Amino acid sequence: MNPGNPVISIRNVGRAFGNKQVLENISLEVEQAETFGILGPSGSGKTTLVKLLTGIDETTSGEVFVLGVKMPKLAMLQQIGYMAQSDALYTELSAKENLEFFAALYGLKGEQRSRRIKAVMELVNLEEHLRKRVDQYSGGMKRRLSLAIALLHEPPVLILDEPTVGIDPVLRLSIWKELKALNRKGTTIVLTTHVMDEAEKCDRLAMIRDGKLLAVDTPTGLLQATSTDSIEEAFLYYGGVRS
Ligand SMILES: Nc1ncnc2c1ncn2[C@@H]1O[C@H](COP(=O)(O)OP(=O)(O)OP(=O)(O)O)[C@@H](O)[C@H]1O
Repeated sequence: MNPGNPVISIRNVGRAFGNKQVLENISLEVEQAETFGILGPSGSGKTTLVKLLTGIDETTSGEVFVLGVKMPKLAMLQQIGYMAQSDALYTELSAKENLEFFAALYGLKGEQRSRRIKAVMELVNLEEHLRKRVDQYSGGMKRRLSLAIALLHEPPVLILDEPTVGIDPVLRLSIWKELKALNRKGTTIVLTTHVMDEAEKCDRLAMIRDGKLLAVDTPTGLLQATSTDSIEEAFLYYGGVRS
Protein backbone atom coordinates (compact mmCIF):
# COMPACT_ATOMS: atom_id res chain seq x y z
CA MET A 1 0.00 0.00 0.00
CA ASN A 2 1.03 3.54 -0.64
CA PRO A 3 -1.03 5.75 1.70
CA GLY A 4 -1.68 9.29 0.58
CA ASN A 5 -1.82 8.35 -3.09
CA PRO A 6 -5.43 7.41 -3.70
CA VAL A 7 -6.09 5.49 -6.89
CA ILE A 8 -9.80 6.03 -6.39
CA SER A 9 -11.33 9.09 -4.80
CA ILE A 10 -15.08 9.26 -4.22
CA ARG A 11 -16.13 12.72 -3.09
CA ASN A 12 -19.59 13.44 -1.69
CA VAL A 13 -21.17 11.17 -4.25
CA GLY A 14 -24.89 10.82 -4.69
CA ARG A 15 -26.87 8.92 -7.30
CA ALA A 16 -30.60 9.24 -7.73
CA PHE A 17 -32.89 7.49 -10.17
CA GLY A 18 -35.87 9.82 -10.57
CA ASN A 19 -36.78 10.78 -7.04
CA LYS A 20 -35.22 7.64 -5.57
CA GLN A 21 -31.93 8.46 -3.85
CA VAL A 22 -29.86 5.26 -4.20
CA LEU A 23 -26.51 6.63 -2.97
CA GLU A 24 -26.16 9.48 -0.50
CA ASN A 25 -23.10 11.59 0.12
CA ILE A 26 -20.50 8.84 -0.11
CA SER A 27 -16.86 9.80 0.36
CA LEU A 28 -13.97 7.38 0.46
CA GLU A 29 -10.55 6.76 -0.97
CA VAL A 30 -8.85 3.59 -2.13
CA GLU A 31 -5.06 3.48 -2.08
CA GLN A 32 -2.81 1.83 -4.60
CA ALA A 33 -2.53 -1.96 -4.29
CA GLU A 34 -5.34 -2.22 -1.78
CA THR A 35 -7.98 -4.90 -1.91
CA PHE A 36 -11.03 -2.89 -1.00
CA GLY A 37 -14.31 -4.67 -0.31
CA ILE A 38 -17.81 -3.18 -0.46
CA LEU A 39 -20.21 -5.01 1.76
CA GLY A 40 -23.91 -4.33 2.18
CA PRO A 41 -27.29 -5.99 2.00
CA SER A 42 -29.02 -6.63 -1.28
CA GLY A 43 -30.24 -3.37 -2.81
CA SER A 44 -27.96 -1.19 -0.65
CA GLY A 45 -26.28 0.40 -3.68
CA LYS A 46 -23.07 -1.62 -4.17
CA THR A 47 -23.50 -2.17 -7.91
CA THR A 48 -24.60 1.43 -8.40
CA LEU A 49 -21.41 2.57 -6.66
CA VAL A 50 -19.03 0.36 -8.65
CA LYS A 51 -20.66 1.42 -11.92
CA LEU A 52 -19.74 5.02 -11.04
CA LEU A 53 -16.13 3.91 -10.58
CA THR A 54 -16.00 2.33 -14.04
CA GLY A 55 -17.63 5.27 -15.77
CA ILE A 56 -20.57 3.18 -16.98
CA ASP A 57 -22.82 5.43 -14.94
CA GLU A 58 -22.60 9.03 -13.76
CA THR A 59 -23.10 10.62 -10.36
CA THR A 60 -26.00 13.02 -9.81
CA SER A 61 -23.92 14.86 -7.20
CA GLY A 62 -20.29 14.77 -6.16
CA GLU A 63 -17.29 13.50 -8.08
CA VAL A 64 -15.37 10.29 -8.74
CA PHE A 65 -11.69 10.28 -9.67
CA VAL A 66 -9.78 7.20 -10.84
CA LEU A 67 -6.01 7.55 -11.19
CA GLY A 68 -6.55 11.28 -10.87
CA VAL A 69 -8.98 11.42 -13.82
CA LYS A 70 -12.52 12.64 -13.29
CA MET A 71 -15.00 9.98 -14.28
CA PRO A 72 -16.69 9.12 -16.53
CA LYS A 73 -13.95 9.12 -19.17
CA LEU A 74 -13.93 6.74 -22.09
CA ALA A 75 -10.13 6.60 -22.31
CA MET A 76 -10.10 5.07 -18.81
CA LEU A 77 -11.42 1.84 -20.32
CA GLN A 78 -7.78 0.84 -20.86
CA GLN A 79 -6.97 1.39 -17.19
CA ILE A 80 -9.88 -0.45 -15.61
CA GLY A 81 -10.81 -4.12 -15.65
CA TYR A 82 -14.49 -4.52 -14.84
CA MET A 83 -16.35 -7.69 -14.08
CA ALA A 84 -20.05 -6.95 -13.96
CA GLN A 85 -22.53 -8.92 -11.88
CA SER A 86 -24.33 -10.18 -14.95
CA ASP A 87 -21.95 -11.47 -17.55
CA ALA A 88 -21.46 -9.21 -20.58
CA LEU A 89 -20.55 -11.96 -23.03
CA TYR A 90 -21.43 -12.73 -26.63
CA THR A 91 -22.98 -16.12 -26.06
CA GLU A 92 -23.22 -17.11 -29.73
CA LEU A 93 -19.43 -16.73 -30.03
CA SER A 94 -16.69 -18.96 -28.63
CA ALA A 95 -14.70 -17.95 -25.55
CA LYS A 96 -11.72 -17.29 -27.83
CA GLU A 97 -13.76 -14.97 -30.04
CA ASN A 98 -15.04 -13.12 -26.97
CA LEU A 99 -11.49 -12.71 -25.66
CA GLU A 100 -10.26 -11.54 -29.06
CA PHE A 101 -13.05 -8.97 -29.24
CA PHE A 102 -12.15 -7.49 -25.87
CA ALA A 103 -8.42 -7.75 -26.59
CA ALA A 104 -8.97 -5.61 -29.70
CA LEU A 105 -10.98 -3.13 -27.66
CA TYR A 106 -8.07 -2.86 -25.21
CA GLY A 107 -5.51 -2.51 -28.01
CA LEU A 108 -3.80 -5.89 -27.48
CA LYS A 109 -2.26 -7.27 -30.65
CA GLY A 110 -0.28 -10.18 -32.08
CA GLU A 111 1.94 -12.19 -29.78
CA GLN A 112 0.95 -10.17 -26.70
CA ARG A 113 -2.73 -10.86 -27.40
CA SER A 114 -2.19 -14.63 -27.70
CA ARG A 115 0.00 -14.68 -24.61
CA ARG A 116 -2.55 -12.81 -22.50
CA ILE A 117 -5.48 -14.93 -23.71
CA LYS A 118 -3.57 -18.09 -22.78
CA ALA A 119 -2.54 -16.68 -19.38
CA VAL A 120 -6.00 -15.55 -18.29
CA MET A 121 -7.71 -18.74 -19.47
CA GLU A 122 -5.20 -20.83 -17.52
CA LEU A 123 -5.83 -18.70 -14.49
CA VAL A 124 -9.56 -19.34 -14.49
CA ASN A 125 -9.04 -22.97 -15.45
CA LEU A 126 -10.84 -22.75 -18.79
CA GLU A 127 -7.95 -23.39 -21.19
CA GLU A 128 -9.58 -26.59 -22.41
CA HIS A 129 -12.79 -24.76 -23.27
CA LEU A 130 -11.29 -21.93 -25.28
CA ARG A 131 -13.02 -22.90 -28.53
CA LYS A 132 -16.37 -23.76 -27.00
CA ARG A 133 -19.34 -21.47 -27.68
CA VAL A 134 -20.28 -19.49 -24.59
CA ASP A 135 -23.91 -20.64 -24.76
CA GLN A 136 -22.55 -24.10 -23.92
CA TYR A 137 -20.80 -22.78 -20.81
CA SER A 138 -22.25 -23.29 -17.32
CA GLY A 139 -23.04 -20.25 -15.14
CA GLY A 140 -19.78 -20.68 -13.20
CA MET A 141 -17.77 -20.99 -16.42
CA LYS A 142 -19.30 -17.75 -17.69
CA ARG A 143 -18.30 -16.00 -14.44
CA ARG A 144 -14.75 -17.29 -14.87
CA LEU A 145 -14.63 -16.12 -18.48
CA SER A 146 -15.87 -12.69 -17.39
CA LEU A 147 -13.07 -12.53 -14.85
CA ALA A 148 -10.56 -13.60 -17.51
CA ILE A 149 -11.75 -10.72 -19.71
CA ALA A 150 -11.43 -8.22 -16.85
CA LEU A 151 -7.80 -9.32 -16.34
CA LEU A 152 -6.90 -9.50 -20.03
CA HIS A 153 -5.18 -6.12 -20.45
CA GLU A 154 -3.45 -6.19 -17.04
CA PRO A 155 -5.24 -3.04 -15.90
CA PRO A 156 -3.91 -1.15 -12.87
CA VAL A 157 -7.44 -0.99 -11.43
CA LEU A 158 -9.75 -3.98 -11.13
CA ILE A 159 -13.42 -3.55 -10.25
CA LEU A 160 -15.21 -6.79 -9.56
CA ASP A 161 -18.92 -7.03 -8.78
CA GLU A 162 -19.42 -10.26 -6.83
CA PRO A 163 -16.58 -11.97 -8.67
CA THR A 164 -16.80 -15.43 -7.17
CA VAL A 165 -20.54 -16.05 -7.15
CA GLY A 166 -21.14 -19.46 -8.71
CA ILE A 167 -17.47 -20.40 -8.52
CA ASP A 168 -16.55 -23.51 -6.51
CA PRO A 169 -14.41 -23.14 -3.36
CA VAL A 170 -11.25 -24.66 -4.86
CA LEU A 171 -11.23 -22.32 -7.84
CA ARG A 172 -12.29 -19.43 -5.61
CA LEU A 173 -9.14 -19.96 -3.54
CA SER A 174 -6.92 -20.00 -6.62
CA ILE A 175 -8.60 -16.83 -7.93
CA TRP A 176 -7.96 -15.14 -4.58
CA LYS A 177 -4.34 -16.23 -4.72
CA GLU A 178 -4.05 -14.55 -8.11
CA LEU A 179 -5.84 -11.39 -6.92
CA LYS A 180 -3.39 -11.13 -4.04
CA ALA A 181 -0.47 -11.68 -6.43
CA LEU A 182 -1.80 -8.85 -8.60
CA ASN A 183 -2.08 -6.70 -5.48
CA ARG A 184 1.56 -7.34 -4.71
CA LYS A 185 2.45 -6.18 -8.20
CA GLY A 186 0.56 -2.93 -7.57
CA THR A 187 -2.94 -3.60 -8.90
CA THR A 188 -5.72 -1.92 -6.96
CA ILE A 189 -8.81 -4.06 -6.50
CA VAL A 190 -12.31 -3.00 -5.53
CA LEU A 191 -14.88 -5.73 -5.16
CA THR A 192 -18.36 -6.22 -3.86
CA THR A 193 -19.12 -9.38 -1.96
CA HIS A 194 -21.64 -11.19 0.16
CA VAL A 195 -19.13 -13.87 1.07
CA MET A 196 -17.83 -13.24 4.56
CA ASP A 197 -14.56 -15.16 4.25
CA GLU A 198 -13.83 -13.05 1.17
CA ALA A 199 -14.55 -9.89 3.10
CA GLU A 200 -11.93 -10.96 5.63
CA LYS A 201 -9.34 -11.16 2.85
CA CYS A 202 -9.80 -7.48 1.99
CA ASP A 203 -7.35 -4.89 3.33
CA ARG A 204 -10.29 -2.59 4.09
CA LEU A 205 -14.04 -2.82 3.91
CA ALA A 206 -16.78 -0.29 3.33
CA MET A 207 -20.13 -1.16 4.88
CA ILE A 208 -23.07 0.40 3.09
CA ARG A 209 -26.76 0.29 3.81
CA ASP A 210 -29.63 2.14 2.12
CA GLY A 211 -27.12 4.00 -0.01
CA LYS A 212 -25.24 5.38 2.99
CA LEU A 213 -21.68 4.64 4.01
CA LEU A 214 -21.77 3.38 7.59
CA ALA A 215 -18.15 2.46 8.18
CA VAL A 216 -14.80 2.06 6.44
CA ASP A 217 -12.10 0.14 8.22
CA THR A 218 -9.84 -2.89 8.17
CA PRO A 219 -11.61 -6.17 8.99
CA THR A 220 -9.95 -6.13 12.43
CA GLY A 221 -10.94 -2.50 12.97
CA LEU A 222 -14.55 -3.32 12.16
CA LEU A 223 -14.57 -6.18 14.67
CA GLN A 224 -13.16 -3.88 17.34
CA ALA A 225 -15.59 -1.06 16.54
CA THR A 226 -18.58 -3.39 16.74
CA SER A 227 -17.26 -5.62 19.56
CA THR A 228 -17.93 -8.66 17.42
CA ASP A 229 -15.91 -11.78 16.59
CA SER A 230 -16.64 -12.16 12.91
CA ILE A 231 -17.25 -9.99 9.86
CA GLU A 232 -20.66 -11.64 9.58
CA GLU A 233 -21.61 -10.33 13.03
CA ALA A 234 -20.17 -6.91 12.19
CA PHE A 235 -22.26 -6.93 9.01
CA LEU A 236 -25.37 -7.74 11.03
CA TYR A 237 -24.44 -5.05 13.54
CA TYR A 238 -24.45 -2.52 10.71
CA GLY A 239 -27.87 -3.63 9.61
CA GLY A 240 -27.29 -6.43 7.13
CA VAL A 241 -30.06 -8.28 8.92
CA ARG A 242 -32.57 -5.83 7.50
CA SER A 243 -31.84 -6.77 3.89
N1 LIG B 1 -31.33 2.06 -13.38
C1 LIG B 1 -32.01 2.08 -12.23
N2 LIG B 1 -33.22 2.69 -12.16
C2 LIG B 1 -33.91 2.72 -10.99
N3 LIG B 1 -33.49 2.16 -9.83
C3 LIG B 1 -32.30 1.54 -9.86
C4 LIG B 1 -31.49 1.46 -11.05
N4 LIG B 1 -30.36 0.77 -10.75
C5 LIG B 1 -30.46 0.45 -9.44
N5 LIG B 1 -31.60 0.91 -8.91
C6 LIG B 1 -32.04 0.75 -7.51
O1 LIG B 1 -30.98 1.12 -6.68
C7 LIG B 1 -30.95 0.33 -5.50
C8 LIG B 1 -29.57 -0.23 -5.32
O2 LIG B 1 -29.32 -1.20 -6.33
P1 LIG B 1 -27.90 -1.91 -6.49
O3 LIG B 1 -28.01 -2.84 -7.65
O4 LIG B 1 -26.84 -0.88 -6.53
O5 LIG B 1 -27.80 -2.74 -5.14
P2 LIG B 1 -26.77 -3.84 -4.66
O6 LIG B 1 -26.33 -3.44 -3.30
O7 LIG B 1 -25.72 -4.00 -5.70
O8 LIG B 1 -27.68 -5.14 -4.58
P3 LIG B 1 -27.32 -6.70 -4.81
O9 LIG B 1 -26.45 -7.10 -3.67
O10 LIG B 1 -28.67 -7.36 -4.74
O11 LIG B 1 -26.67 -6.80 -6.14
C9 LIG B 1 -32.03 -0.71 -5.65
O12 LIG B 1 -33.17 -0.29 -4.94
C10 LIG B 1 -32.31 -0.70 -7.14
O13 LIG B 1 -33.64 -1.06 -7.40
